[in-house]
Amino acid sequence: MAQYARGAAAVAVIRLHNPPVNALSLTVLQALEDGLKRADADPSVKAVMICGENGKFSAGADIRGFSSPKRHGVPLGPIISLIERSEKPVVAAIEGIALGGGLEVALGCHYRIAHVKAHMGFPEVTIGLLPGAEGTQRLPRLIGVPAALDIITTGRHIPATEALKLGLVDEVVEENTVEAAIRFANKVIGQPLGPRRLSLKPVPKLPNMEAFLSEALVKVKKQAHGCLAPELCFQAVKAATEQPFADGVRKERELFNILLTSGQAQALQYAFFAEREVQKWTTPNGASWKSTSPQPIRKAAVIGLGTMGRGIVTSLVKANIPVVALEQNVEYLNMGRKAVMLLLEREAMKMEQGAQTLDFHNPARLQFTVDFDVLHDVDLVIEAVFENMALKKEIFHKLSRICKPGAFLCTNTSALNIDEIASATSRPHQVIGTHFFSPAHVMRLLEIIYGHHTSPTAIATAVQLAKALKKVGVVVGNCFGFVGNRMMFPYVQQAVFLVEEGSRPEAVDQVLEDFGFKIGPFRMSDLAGLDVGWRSRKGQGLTGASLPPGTPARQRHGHRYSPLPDLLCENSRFGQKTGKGWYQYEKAGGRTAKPDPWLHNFLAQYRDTHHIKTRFIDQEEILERCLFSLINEGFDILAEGIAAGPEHLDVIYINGYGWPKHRGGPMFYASTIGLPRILAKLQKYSEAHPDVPGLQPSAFLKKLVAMGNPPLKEWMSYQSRQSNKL
Ligand SMILES: CCCCCCCC/C=C\C=C\CC(=O)SCCNC(=O)CCNC(=O)[C@H](O)C(C)(C)COP(=O)(O)OP(=O)(O)OC[C@H]1O[C@@H](n2cnc3c(N)ncnc32)[C@H](O)[C@@H]1OP(=O)(O)O
Repeated sequence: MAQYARGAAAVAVIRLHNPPVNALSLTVLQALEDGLKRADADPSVKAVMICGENGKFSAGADIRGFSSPKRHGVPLGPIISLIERSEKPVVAAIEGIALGGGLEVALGCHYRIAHVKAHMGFPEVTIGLLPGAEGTQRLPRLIGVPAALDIITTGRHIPATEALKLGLVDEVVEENTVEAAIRFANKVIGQPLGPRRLSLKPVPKLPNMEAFLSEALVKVKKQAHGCLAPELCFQAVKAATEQPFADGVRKERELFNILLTSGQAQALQYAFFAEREVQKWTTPNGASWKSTSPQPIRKAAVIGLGTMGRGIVTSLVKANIPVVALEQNVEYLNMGRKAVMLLLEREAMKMEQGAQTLDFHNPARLQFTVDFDVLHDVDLVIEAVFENMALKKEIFHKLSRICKPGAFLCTNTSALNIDEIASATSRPHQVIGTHFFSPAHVMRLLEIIYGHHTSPTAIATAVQLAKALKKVGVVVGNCFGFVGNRMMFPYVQQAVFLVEEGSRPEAVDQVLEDFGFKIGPFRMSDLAGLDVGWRSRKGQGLTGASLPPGTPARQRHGHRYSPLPDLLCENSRFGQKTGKGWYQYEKAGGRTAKPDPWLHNFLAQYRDTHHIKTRFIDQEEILERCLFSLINEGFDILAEGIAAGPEHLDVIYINGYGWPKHRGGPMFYASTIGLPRILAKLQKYSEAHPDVPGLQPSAFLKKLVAMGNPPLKEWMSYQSRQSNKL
């Protein structure tokens, strides 16, 4: 709803009220319209002020309404016109946030006053839409085409200070925004409103508008990775430069409707709510976010200053958490310190552009040491040494002796058993896995892994830490590879098998990049380093000296195995770092992947050696074998209770593995394809490759199909808990 009241003197106050973010539901919109009409009809009212309850203007349209069966189009535009046409000045008092439809309401007002800490933006593009209530037509008229295009096509939130510079708001105040807006409204009573009505203003001209727009379109398309909304946002703003306001609005509506009914908008809105859903963590034994409070983290430590440790330290400093960074010797410490300082300097520069500062030269905020005893007073330690169980256990044993009793001990691992690491300590309930993704100061995902003994408080504290680091923390159970990497194994395995059978790395990557992945599996392996997997396979006895003599080259434990990645490593092809891997690069450390004739020859010889008849593999088979095997593993993970729901898997894949967000995550994608089709395809491929367990349909998938392909929201009600795979 919206509350109507009288402010000081002749100003009517309309307060949007719909906790927690004053989303514009139909009820709110109706109340807003009623308030405007009431103010208009009351001769004693000379001006109107619109604000939001609880220090927030509005987060825009109620997103749930877009997927409601009773969707009623876009009723906001006419209300905004009503505001703008008012003969009494209307002032917006923007506190907290004015996003989407909320900002469109503010743009309909004749004046905008913002609190210095407020943020504004058009995030519609991030949920597959465009500002559909005339925002694409008003914003360019107010702040010009380049700034409007940037805000509308990226969805970024801009701070009030930037909004003031752009001319988006008229005044920024440090306190009492609502009172300041009422005072302002009193001052402007009687002033002409024509120049304040944005729909009547021309779009500011650019000397080279056409050239500017063509360049902007190229940039928008490049960043969209197959997502439709950015380009349609662009088209709507372009319409503002070419057509009168009313025609531009018609175009905006037409484009909005295309997006609204697109599968992409549904996927992106699902992803929005999935991200919020996973914050409400639960575990199979009944622990949950509702009944558990996190412990405060006043000081943290990071052990190991390799690539991961450096990123983690940077993240902690950015989150204003004092950090002790520890290395095993002075040489490594100095190297790590130099690298961390470089990262922090870069981050500080970025933050300065947004008028923020980063304090990292103060030893009370960031301390480097080789002395474990310095960790005696930290609240939480993140161990980030390389993936070696013996080394990790040794460190955890030491930590449990040195750290204060309440300290939480986190391990940054991508696959190792949390319970085994915890067994080296005297406090397994305070041990938890925190799987960061590289580069750790950039990637949003934090996989949080609870072990058998991990306490709910440790989970809540890790979730809180993720929030403080501005990451999405997803709580999952303990199994080899956890969720993300476990689903990745069959995907990468299929990619390699496809290359064995006749495809090429660049062909497989192309299909998956066309699907929307930021990077295909082979480019990804080259980036991560082929030696990482090689070391792990040697550790598992799948290759190297511990492989029993006489083991068939392409078989392990009775299942199909491809030695191709091992052979590349034996040829010192570790990927980008050595300048050669599945591709060739301009130099060691180079980034531009080029197909490599050496590799093509090598593959031909390999197939000859192993009597593999090269065959043509079409795009459909590449896509289905890679994606459906990944999804299939996802169903096993759900069946085992490793993740509380499909949303968890989707949030992990979108934020940690470059899955295209406009496809909603692998499990959402599966629901749009239809589970019966996925099952049928897996059955077909597993018949053709009976020695590949990853293609054998999951029992849980079969069950869901037998239950009539229920919607994703209902899947977990069919899950009966099985034991995990550790
Ligand atoms: C029937 C037809 C529909 C009605 C028609 C209306 C008219 C349409 C005309 C114009 C179209 C305009 C397009 C839009 O305005 S689309 C919406 C654009 N806005 C957004 O995308 C903002 C999304 N929200 C956020 O970015 C954040 O939530 C933020 C507001 C910044 C707050 O962040 P934070 O403090 O971290 O809190 P949470 O994200 O956890 O949010 C708290 C809870 O509020 C729910 N929420 C947030 N925004 C919306 C929203 N716009 N609609 C519905 N619900 C929203 C969020 O899910 C959290 O809920 P819960 O606690 O249950 O998890």
